[in-house]
Order: sequence, then structure tokens, then C-alpha cells
Amino acid sequence: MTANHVFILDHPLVSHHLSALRDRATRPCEFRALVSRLAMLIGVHATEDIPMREVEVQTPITTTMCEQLNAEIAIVPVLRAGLGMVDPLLELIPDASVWHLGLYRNEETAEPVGYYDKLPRSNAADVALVLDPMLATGGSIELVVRRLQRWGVSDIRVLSIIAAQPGLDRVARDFPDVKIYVAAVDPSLNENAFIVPGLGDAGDRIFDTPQSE
Ligand SMILES: O=P(O)(O)OC[C@H]1O[C@H](OP(=O)(O)OP(=O)(O)O)[C@H](O)[C@@H]1O
Ligand SMILES: O=c1cc[nH]c(=O)[nH]1
Ligand SMILES: [Mg+2]
Repeated sequence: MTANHVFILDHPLVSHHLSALRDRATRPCEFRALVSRLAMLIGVHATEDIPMREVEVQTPITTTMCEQLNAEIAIVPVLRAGLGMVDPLLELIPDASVWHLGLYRNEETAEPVGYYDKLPRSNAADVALVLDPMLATGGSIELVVRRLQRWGVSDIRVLSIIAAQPGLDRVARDFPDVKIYVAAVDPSLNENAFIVPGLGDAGDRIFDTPQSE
């Protein structure tokens, strides 16, 4: 099942960079660059229908009607791994604000545990772009979506690089209005709730903090 609001990028550049990202031999320096490149491609796609307004612009030659963004856009990286996607999104949308949320998964239960929340209580953004390269069980994203709904955001868009089908189905079922943009959907999770085939632990690979195996 793939819901109406799930968008899977189908592009040769996405496939090419994803293959290097998955490769266990890819070093953190290159891994970071690949996360950034893929985040930019996903970011372009995820903003295709963002609200716009007409403005009159004076060129050196004449006046002409142009379009500009017409929405308060919040970039919401999920620590840690989501940090790797912030710079390319800010490159695309320099006027966006960045609100950090910190979560980690309990290793035994795979349940998300919140440890940092920088979201304000009021003045919700019009659009929230949630950044997290991995959507596995979907538990972390569901916590984030609930928090953004409490803030008052109505247009929530999740940008992930790889989603596992079970987690994607769960989020799409529980939050049918949330739009989800991914570069790939992998079929399953292993006994530790890691995505299969996946790419391992995205946060550890971005920040070069390998855990003992
Ligand atoms: O869909 P879920 O099952 O909730 O799993 C996905 C979450 O797991 C990873 O974070 P992790 O706990 O490894 O934290 P980190 O980014 O600090 O490494 C990933 O970046 C997501 O936030
Ligand atoms: O496969 C997975 C699952 C959760 N988090 C990751 O970084 N990778
Ligand atoms: Mg991690």
C-alpha cells in the first residue's frame, strides 16, 4: 500500500547517490556529502506546491510580475541524523526558521525518547519540513508530527532518505494528511528495528561515531 500523500522520488541521480550511500565502504566525509545532495533533491520535490504570491518586480528594463514564497516555513531537523539535511534545505530556503527536536530510540524497545525540544508554544509556522534521513518503525516521526500538531502546524511534510514499508504504512495510516517524501522505500525491518537493506545507523555514519558491533 502506498498512500496518496507518500511521494517516492524516481530520478537517476537519486538512485546513483543512494547506491553510494548504502555502501558500507563509504566513509563519513563522503556519506555526509551524499546525505546533503539527496536532501537537496528531496527538498526541491517536497516544495513543488508551496504557497506562492504574485509580486511586481522592477528589472533594469521594465516592470514584470514574478512569484515569491508566501508561507512561513519551519525546517525541523530530528537530532542527530536530521542535522545532516539542514544545510541543503537552508540553501534552498534561506528565510526558513530552524527548530530542533532531539530524539533517540531506546535500543531495547526501539521506542523514541525525546531529549530536546526547541519548538515555541505559539506562532506556528505555515509549513513544517521535518528532516530525518531514516523512517524505520515510524515511531520517531509520529512523535514529531504530534508535537508539530500541538504547535499548530497544519501543513506537515516529512523528508526522509529511506523509509521502511511498515513504518511508512503506519505513519500514512495514522496521519493521512502528512505528506511524506522519500528517496527509497525498503521492504522490512530486522530484529533490531533497523531498515533492511537500509544503510545502517545514519547518525553514526554522519558523525563517525560507530557503535561496537
Ligand atoms: O522510525 P524509527 O523506528 O523511530 O527510527 C528512526 C529514527 O532512528 C534514528 O535515530 P537514532 O535513534 O539512531 O538517533 P540518532 O539520530 O541520534 O543516531 C533515525 O535518525 C530516526 O530518528
Ligand atoms: O535502519 C535504521 C533504523 C533507524 N535508524 C537508523 O539510522 N537506521
Ligand atoms: Mg542513530
